[in-house]
Amino acid sequence: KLGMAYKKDDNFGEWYSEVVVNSEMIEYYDISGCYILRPWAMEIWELLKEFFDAEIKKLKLKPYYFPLFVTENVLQKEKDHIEGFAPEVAWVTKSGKSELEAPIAIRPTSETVMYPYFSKWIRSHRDLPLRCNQWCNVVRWEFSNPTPFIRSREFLWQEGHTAFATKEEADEEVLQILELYRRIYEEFLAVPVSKGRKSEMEKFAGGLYTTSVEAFIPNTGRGIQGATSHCLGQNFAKMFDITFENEKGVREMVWQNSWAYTTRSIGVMVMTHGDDKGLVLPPKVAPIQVIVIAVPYKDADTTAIKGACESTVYTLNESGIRADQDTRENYSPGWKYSHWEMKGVPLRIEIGPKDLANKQVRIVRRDNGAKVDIPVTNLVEEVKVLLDEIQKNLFKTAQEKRDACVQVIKTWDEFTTALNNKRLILAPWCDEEEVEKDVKARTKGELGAAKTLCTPFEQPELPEGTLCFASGKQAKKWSFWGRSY
Ligand SMILES: O=C1CCCN[C@@H]1CCCn1cnc2cc(F)c(F)cc2c1=O
Ligand SMILES: [Mg+2]
Repeated sequence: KLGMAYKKDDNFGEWYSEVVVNSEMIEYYDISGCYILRPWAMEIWELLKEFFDAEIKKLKLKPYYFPLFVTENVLQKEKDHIEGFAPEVAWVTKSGKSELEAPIAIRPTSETVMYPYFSKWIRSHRDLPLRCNQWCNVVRWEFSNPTPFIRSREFLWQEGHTAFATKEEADEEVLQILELYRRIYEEFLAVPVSKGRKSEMEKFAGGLYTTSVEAFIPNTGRGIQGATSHCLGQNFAKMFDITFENEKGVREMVWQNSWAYTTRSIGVMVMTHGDDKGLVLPPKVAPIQVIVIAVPYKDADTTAIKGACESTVYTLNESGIRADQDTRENYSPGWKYSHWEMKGVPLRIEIGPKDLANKQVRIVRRDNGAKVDIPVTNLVEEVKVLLDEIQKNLFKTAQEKRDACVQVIKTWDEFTTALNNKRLILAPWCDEEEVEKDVKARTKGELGAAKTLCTPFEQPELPEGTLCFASGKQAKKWSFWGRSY
């Protein structure tokens, strides 16, 4: 399929669905909210996993795999963490024709699967810290509009679950992991995010506090949670009796964290960088960074051109660049240009008779369309420079666009105007949950209510006497507000 039927700025939802399909990342599936992840998506997931897994191994995380299934009574062990989520839980009730004695839940997250065993494995301070990570799928039978990568009933993630003897150790790890999530978004996906703390209302109810990296989609004016790192305090230790004998022989409860990022991160990247020609991939996560395309000319030496393409691909691969060539005889060069632009490949190399004669190649950038002729002798160096420039350019452009959407407001009228202008709102807030609830109630509508996205760690100056935009009380902090996914 060539060319896009929808334009990003005219019909974002349709544009997005078309991009993920035409770029061969996603195939729609006959169960609503479920999608097939094709190689072009899975290879990106694997590149992110390669980075993150190596980094958490440096933090001494150990790989585990826990069962997909959890019994009803264990899942419901922690009342207030589960009650709001009950409608999302998928249950197995039969095997073959016979009913199961008791329904079994499919994991929506693994606290209740893991923690009875943490209780068994942790006896002494010598068993701490316990650091467990698993890469798996989870199922949440959501009903709000399903969107590939962004909101699906099954998705892939990693979930880290750790236990420490002291709160200080837990607090430190929460931020170490959050920094890794920032790096995934900003250094690999070229997506700017804000690190911050969730409000009491938006945090994980079973935990002590929640931190997150928040992204923003200018086209829809919606914030989106990129990844989350919770300190659970001792809440789950109390519930699941996870205690240890400290050095003085005194029994204490452990301090726990849990943290995750998901395949949603790929969708955020698509939304951020895609354009009306299709996907635009940051080189760091491009499964193919350079695609080489022969431009045969009627009586030119096609064998020599093919040879030049082969050696170009070989030379680039030898230097650690992910290069490939499109040798399909049944497609024209022009068709191939559009196809690989649709797939978002950062660089295209064209080799025709003129290039051969001049011992050069023509390189075309996907991000800005720039064309440049490079001597074959400088090939690897020039390609590396270009890939690095594209990575930086994509991030800078996305950051400027996101920053242009930020609107600082002081009053309710300014807030509602900014909300209707699809802004990312930065507002002084009294940090009272009642007020947060009130804002939600006052902004309800078919586009969804406004909510707090996070209280950024980087706090602008809050002059004495600044009032909360919603309650008029003394403001305590600046928070990001907006509609969200
Ligand atoms: O967000 C994370 C990081 C990785 C481990 N889990 C935490 C908290 C998950 C919060 N959460 C999120 N969604 C849920 C959906 C459910 F159907 C359900 F039964 C439970 C939950 C639920 O606990
Ligand atoms: Mg949810």
